[in-house]
Parts: sequence; C-alpha cells; structure tokens
Amino acid sequence: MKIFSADQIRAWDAYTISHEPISSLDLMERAATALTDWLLRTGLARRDGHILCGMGNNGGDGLVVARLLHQAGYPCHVWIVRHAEKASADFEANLARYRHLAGVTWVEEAMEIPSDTLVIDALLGSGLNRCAAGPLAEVIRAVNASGSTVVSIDIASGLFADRPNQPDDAIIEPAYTVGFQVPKPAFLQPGNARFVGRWQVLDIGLDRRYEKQTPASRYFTDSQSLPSLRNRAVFANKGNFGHALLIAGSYGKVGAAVLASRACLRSGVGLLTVHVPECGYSVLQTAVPEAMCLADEHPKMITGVPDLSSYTAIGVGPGLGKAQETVRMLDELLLKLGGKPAVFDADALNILADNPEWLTRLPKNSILTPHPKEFTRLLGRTWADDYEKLDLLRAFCKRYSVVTVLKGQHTIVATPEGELHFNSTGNPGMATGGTGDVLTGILTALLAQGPPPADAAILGVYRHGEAGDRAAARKGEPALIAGDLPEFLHW
Ligand SMILES: NC(=O)C1=CN([C@@H]2O[C@H](COP(=O)(O)OP(=O)(O)OC[C@H]3O[C@@H](n4cnc5c(N)ncnc54)[C@H](O)[C@@H]3O)[C@@H](O)[C@H]2O)[C@H](O)CC1
Ligand SMILES: [K+]
Repeated sequence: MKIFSADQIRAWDAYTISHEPISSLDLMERAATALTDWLLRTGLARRDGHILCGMGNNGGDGLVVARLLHQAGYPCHVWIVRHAEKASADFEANLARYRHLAGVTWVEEAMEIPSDTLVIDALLGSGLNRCAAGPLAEVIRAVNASGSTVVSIDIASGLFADRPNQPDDAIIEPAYTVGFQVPKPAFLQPGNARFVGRWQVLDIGLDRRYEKQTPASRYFTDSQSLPSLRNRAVFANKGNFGHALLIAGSYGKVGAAVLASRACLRSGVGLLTVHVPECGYSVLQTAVPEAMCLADEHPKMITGVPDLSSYTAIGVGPGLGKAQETVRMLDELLLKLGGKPAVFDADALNILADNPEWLTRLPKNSILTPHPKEFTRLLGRTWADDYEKLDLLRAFCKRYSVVTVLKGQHTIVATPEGELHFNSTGNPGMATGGTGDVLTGILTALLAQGPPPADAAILGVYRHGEAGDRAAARKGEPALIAGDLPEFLHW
C-alpha cells in the first residue's frame, strides 16, 4: 500500500471528486458514514458523548458523525471551536443539516469535559498548516487532561501528517485514530505513539486510478502487498533452494547461532551450514541436527572464513563479539564475498561502525539489519526527529547501495533506490533477546533462494513479525521468547 503526503491525499480527494464523479459533500458523507459504522461496530459509540469540531472539513466530518450517531440513537454534545473567520462550505452545509436535529455550542475557550465519556476529535485534520494555538490549543489540552476516551477523526488534531511537530505543540492524545484510505506518515513514527494511539484506516472508496498512477517512495507492507517466494515445484530437490552459510556465535553466545539456524531452516532454504567457534560445535549439532556445522579452529570465537564457493547467501553477525581476531575475520570475509548476497547483523554491524571505510566494500544490495542504536553507530551521528532519521536512512542506502532493515515498532526496509517500506506486523513482546538473530536467519534463507534482496527483506520482516504475533496470541506478549518465533513461522 502506498503512503501519501497530506498534499497527495488532498489531490486524491480532488481526483475522486472529479473522476468518479462525486460531490465533495457526498464524499464527506461517505467518509463519515464509514467512521460512524466503525464507532457502532466497535461499541465505542455512546449517548452523551462529546464531538469537538473545528471549522474546516475535519469539523465537517464531525458534524456528519454527530447527525448519523443521533439518528442511530446516540445523541452527543456538539462543540464548535471558533478558530477562523470563515468555515469551509461542506462544514456549513453539514452544520445546517445537523441543526434540524439538535443544537450546537460555539466556544472560544476550553469547556468542561467529563472523564468518563467518549470524545470525538474533529478539530483539525490533514489541513493543519501551523501548530494549534489559542482556543484550539486550550481545548486540546483540556481534552488530554480529562482522561476521557478519545477517537480522532483522520488524525489527532494538532499533529502534522507528514512533518515533525515541536515538543511543546498542543496535540490530542487519542486512544484511537481512525484515518481514511491510507495511513499517514505521522502514524508510523515512533515519536508519535502518544498522538496516534491504536490506529486504523477505513476504505472510503477514493479512486484507485490515482493510487496506481501516483508515484510514492513510502509503502506500508500489509498482507495484500507482499512479495512472494517462488512456488516449490513438485519435483524440486534441496539443491533448488540454495545453500546458506551463517557465521555466528562466540563463547557465551552460541545460542544466537542456534536461533538464527532454526529460523533459517524454517524459511525454506535447501541446505544450511553454520560456522561457529569450536565451543559451539556440539551445541549446534545437537540443537539443530538439520544443519551442517563447521568449527572454527579457535575455541571461543570465529577467526577465519571458510571457502565460500558453494554458498548462495551468507549471514554474519549474531553473537560474534568484537574480538580482534573476529574483526580480522570480517575484513577477510569482505575480501572474499565478491558479489554474493549477504546479511550483516549485530556485531558485524558494530565492527563496520568501528571501521566505516569498510562500508564501501559491502557487496551491492547487501542487507544490513541495525536497530536504531546500531544505526546511529553506523552513521556516526544521531537525528533530531523521526523524519530526519528517514532522510538519513535513505541517503545511507543510496550511498552504499545497500538494503537497510531498521528495526523497531514499524520496522523499515529501505532500498538503495530510495523506497521506504514500513512493516505492519509484530508486537512489543518481540522486544526480547534473540529476535534479531531469528530475523537474520530468515533473511539469509530467503536471500539464498535468489529473490531480489529488497523483496527478501520486505517479506522476511513481515513473516518475522507475523510469527511474533502468532506466538503472542498463543502465549501472551510477556511470555514470548525468540525461540518461539521459528516455530510460528508460516510460509
Ligand atoms: N482527503 C480525504 O480523504 C477526505 C478528507 N476529508 C476530511 O477533510 C479533512 C481536511 O480538511 P481541510 O478543510 O483541508 O482541513 P482541516 O479541517 O484539517 O483544517 C481546517 C482549516 O483550519 C485552518 N487551520 C489549519 N491549521 C490551523 C491552526 N493551527 N489553527 C487554526 N486554524 C488552522 C486551515 O485554514 C484549514 O483550512 C481531512 O482531515 C478529513 O477529515 C473529507 O471529509 C473526506 C475525504
Ligand atoms: K482530528
């Protein structure tokens, strides 16, 4: 699914109005009807709720919702904040329609909001062009202080859809955001979690042709937009699905190699060889009998690189440590890799961060899987806000021609061509040791089977999160451990 900017969404709205064709008033009715149905379906609708409207089309949506809820037996109090000289035409038309049913209260300062009520936030939507101030800011702060259950229409009032806010901006803190058609960039930024709550988008029938023909650089990966693995031919043999090599583990961290190996084997690879320090040999052979094992000559760490000619992809990093001998091993690996597809994770990334001049030696389209801390180390700097982080991520992938998987709540797969793919699966239960090792195993297995590396990364990240969601559904988030994930993978 493409992610559009606020300007593009406005243009999509206009395109639909002229091409469907549909009047803008009817489109507003359609959007607000979808939202009212959602409120009724979820059981959040209630009598005596409070609907807070601004004077633009977001406020217009609020007035339609007020009318439809009233007709459904849920009359609410409607407050309109007077923040402009003139209201939008569709707002005026819907105010007139609502007034046939009930009255509204115009306010110029914060009103009393009970704590045990439903508040529908229709003050400001994607038309926000400056931070909320004056009576709007007062009302926003009163709503946040009330402790009521807030549902924001389209986006939390005061939150910019596609650029950063300042730390002390007045922004609604909703329990739910219900957007229209596609997620807004703001929904996916970790720093906005408080201003988004649980979010979802409702299909309001915007014209699909606009989506097809409008280029985007940001995507939301859901089950509808996944790259697929090759079908397995009936007469296939293990030689058809690649031979992966994992270089992982050190004394005390052999478990990382076990986790990555199990995940690799559960992700369709034909053959797997794991290179571990000598101390990991019997552990690996016992814990993962399906894998072949190469023992390094060093008892506690990996110091050398085996002959790479028979492998179709290499994954390096889980549990490696950063001993001098291992640093030399990575240097040798970069020398020997040629153009082979490879995944770099964990300590392999930390070694790269200590030797940034090596970044130019990475094979084109290598996959790097940093979490934000590791990414700041690779960059040698940090960022002012989530949007700057995305700019830096794009520039990094372009400069080194690599695919970067930036791990987090919505893990981002960034390509050398400048695309950003935000993942939709996963849960906080996965914030536990070893889940990254599992991801490395999955990605190495996929790469070994030959798809374009960016596709492997998008698909692998999605399935990894999905396995986490299944594991959490079965066991509960706190009980989830990395070792569960390979067992819950499903392709
Ligand atoms: N695109 C769609 O899919 C649909 C969107 N709908 C809804 O329309 C709003 C966007 O409406 P718009 O009138 O453009 O903007 P707002 O209501 O967000 O803002 C109103 C108005 O307020 C002014 N303004 C902006 N910032 C401030 C501020 N900080 N203080 C005071 N005033 C401000 C500005 O001039 C705006 O024009 C969208 O979110 C949806 O809810 C349609 O209903 C259906 C289709
Ligand atoms: K809103």
